[in-house]
Amino acid sequence: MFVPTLMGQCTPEQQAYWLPRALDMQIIGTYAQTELGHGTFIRGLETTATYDPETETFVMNSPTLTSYKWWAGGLAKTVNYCIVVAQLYTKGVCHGTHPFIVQIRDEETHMPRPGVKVGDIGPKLGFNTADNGYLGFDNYRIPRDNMMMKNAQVLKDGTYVKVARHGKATYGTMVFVRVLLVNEAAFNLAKACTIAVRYSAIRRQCSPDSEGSELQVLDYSTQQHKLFICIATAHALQLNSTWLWKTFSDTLAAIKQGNVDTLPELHALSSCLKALSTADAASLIEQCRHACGGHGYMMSSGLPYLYAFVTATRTYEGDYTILLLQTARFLVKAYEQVEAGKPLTPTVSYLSQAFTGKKLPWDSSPDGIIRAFQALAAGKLSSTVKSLRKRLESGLSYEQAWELSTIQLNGAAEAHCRAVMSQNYKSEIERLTVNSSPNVKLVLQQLYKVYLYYWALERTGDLLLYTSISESDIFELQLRYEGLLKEIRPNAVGIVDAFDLRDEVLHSALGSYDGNVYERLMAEAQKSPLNAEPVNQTFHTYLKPMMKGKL
Ligand SMILES: CCCCCCCC/C=C\CCCCC/C=C/C(=O)SCCNC(=O)CCNC(=O)[C@H](O)C(C)(C)COP(=O)(O)OP(=O)(O)OC[C@H]1O[C@@H](n2cnc3c(N)ncnc32)[C@H](O)[C@@H]1OP(=O)(O)O
Ligand SMILES: Cc1cc2nc3c(=O)[nH]c(=O)nc-3n(C[C@H](O)[C@H](O)[C@H](O)COP(=O)(O)OP(=O)(O)OC[C@H]3O[C@@H](n4cnc5c(N)ncnc54)[C@H](O)[C@@H]3O)c2cc1C
Repeated sequence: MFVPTLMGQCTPEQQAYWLPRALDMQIIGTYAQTELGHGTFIRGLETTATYDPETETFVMNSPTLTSYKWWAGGLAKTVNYCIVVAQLYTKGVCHGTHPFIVQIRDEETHMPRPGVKVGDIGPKLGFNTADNGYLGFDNYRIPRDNMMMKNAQVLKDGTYVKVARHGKATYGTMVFVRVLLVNEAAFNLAKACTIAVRYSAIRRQCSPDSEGSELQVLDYSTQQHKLFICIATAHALQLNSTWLWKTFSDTLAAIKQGNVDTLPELHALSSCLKALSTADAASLIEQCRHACGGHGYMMSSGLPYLYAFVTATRTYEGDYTILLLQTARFLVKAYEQVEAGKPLTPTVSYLSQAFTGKKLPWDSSPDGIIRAFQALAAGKLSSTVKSLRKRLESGLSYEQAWELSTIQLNGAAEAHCRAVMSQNYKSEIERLTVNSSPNVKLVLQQLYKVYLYYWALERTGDLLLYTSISESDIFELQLRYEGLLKEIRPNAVGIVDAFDLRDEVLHSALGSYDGNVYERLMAEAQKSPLNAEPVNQTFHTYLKPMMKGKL
C-alpha cells in the first residue's frame, strides 16, 4: 500500500522524489492508518500532526495509548518509512485526517529514530510471516514537504489549502486495494477448489452397494454440492474482478479530467464486491477444507493456511459489515432518485422497473433468475426504506433510525451485490465465449447455472416474498440443480486443472497434479521434528516419572 499511496496522494514533485527510492527499494514503507482504538472510524483517529511554521515541520504525537498505530504490515522490523494517517492541525484548527511520509528508522543502522516507538503486535491467526507492528510518536518532527500534498496542502506560513474536488480523495488507496482484493479472493478460492476437487477424485470412501468397490468421494452428490459452487464462485469472482478493474480505471481517468461524478458508484461497487467476495471466498475455502475430511485439517493440505490468509481479507481494508453499509447509503439515495423520477447510474438502473408493488412472475431461465435477484434486492431495499421512514415518523433522528435499520440495510446491500455479481458473471461468460467451441461454452454455462441455482435455492425465503415462485417451482429447481451437478462431474478435474496453478503455488500434499496424495502426506509427516528420535526427551522428564508414581 506504500507505493500506491505515493502514486495517489503525492504531487508530481513529491512523486519524483519518493517513487524512485521506493521502487528501487532504497527505502521500504508501509501504510499505518489503523490505531489500537480505531480501525473503521477513520475520522476518530487520534495521532496528531501539528504544523510549526517556525521550523516548517510537523510535530507528530501519539497522545493516548489508543492512538498508537496498530497492524501496519512490515511495520515492526522491516520498514524504515511509513505513511502515517494523522489529524492535521495548523493555526490551531484541526482539518481532519491526512497522510504523511514519516521516516521511522535510520537508513544506515535501522535503529528507530529518537521519538519513535515501534514494535511487533504479536502472533495472529495467520499472516505470521508478516511483522505487523505498532507505532507511537513523542514530539517527533518531520519536514513540511513530507505531508502528501496532492489533495490538500499546508503552505509555509501554515495556511491550509484544499485542492481535491472530492471530500474523500484521501481514501483513494483503500478503494484501489478493495478492487485488487476481489481478484485476490478469486485466486485463493481457485487454489482451494483445485486442491479439494483433485483430492476428491483420488480419495475413495464407502461402497453404496456392499459388493462394489469404494467410490471416489467426488461421485457423491453432497460432495459435488460442496465443491462445484466453489469452482463457479471462483469464476464469478474472477470475471467480476476484471469488470470492477475496468470500472475503476474508467473512473480514475475521469477524475484525472476533473470529473468525480462516478466516484460514489465506484465506492459503492468496490465496497460491496470487496465485502462479498472476501466473505464468500473465506467460507468456501473452509468448505473445501471440510470436503477433504481429516486430511484437510493438516497444514500440509495447504487449506488451513489459505483459510487463515483469506479470512483476514474480510476484515482488513474495511470490515464486511461496514462496507455493505456504505453500499446501502448509495442504494437508499438511488431509491430516492427513483421516487423523484430522476435517472439512475448503470448498476442500479434495474431499480427503476422494480418498484411496481407486484411480485415478479417467476421464470427459471438464467435471465429470469437474475431478474428475480434484482427484484429481491429492490424488494429488500423498499422494505428497508419503509422501516427507516417509520422510525423517522416516530420521532427518531435520521442517525438513530439508520442505526436501527442497519440489519435490513446490510441485507439489501448483500442482495444488490449478489444481483450485480450474477449479472456480470453471465454477461462476461457470454461475451468471452462468442468464438469458443460449443463444448467450452456448454461447460462455462453449466457453471454459471450452478451459481444461479445455488443462490436461488439458498434464498427461497426471500424469493417467496418478492417473486411469484411456488413450492413446485422450488422443487423443480432443486431437481434441476442436482441434475446439473451430475453433468459437471465428468469435467470437474479438467475444469480445476484449467486454473493452471502449479504445484509450487498450491503447496499442498492433497492437491498436487500427480495425485500422489498418500505418498506426499507420509513424506510431509516425516518432516515432523517428533520423528527425529525414537524416544522423545519428554518421556524421561514427565511420562516415566508419572508412570512410576514419582511426580
Ligand atoms: C497494494 C496491496 C495489494 C493487495 C493485493 C492483495 C494481496 C494480499 C496479500 C497481502 C496484503 C495484505 C495487505 C493488508 C493491507 C491492509 C491494509 C489496511 O487495512 S489499511 C486500513 C483500511 N481501513 C479501512 O478500510 C477503514 C474502513 N473505514 C472507512 O473506509 C471509512 O471510515 C468509512 C466507514 C467509509 C466511513 O468514512 P467517513 O466516516 O469518513 O465517512 P462517512 O461520514 O460515513 O461518509 C461520508 C460520505 O463519504 C462517502 N465515502 C466514504 N468513503 C469513501 C471513499 N473511499 N470514496 C468515496 N466516497 C466515500 C460515503 O459513502 C458518504 O457518502 P454520502 O452518503 O454522504 O454521499
Ligand atoms: C491481517 C491484517 C492486516 C492489516 N493491515 C493493515 C495495514 O497494513 N494498515 C492499516 O492501517 N491497517 C491494517 N489492518 C487493520 C484493518 O484495516 C482493520 O482491522 C479494519 O479496518 C477493521 O477495523 P477494526 O479492527 O478497528 O475493527 P472495528 O472497527 O473495531 O470493528 C469491530 C466490529 O464492530 C463493527 N462495527 C464497527 N463500527 C460499526 C458501525 N458503525 N456500525 C456497525 N458495526 C460496526 C464491525 O463490523 C466489527 O464487527 C490490518 C488488519 C489485519 C487483520
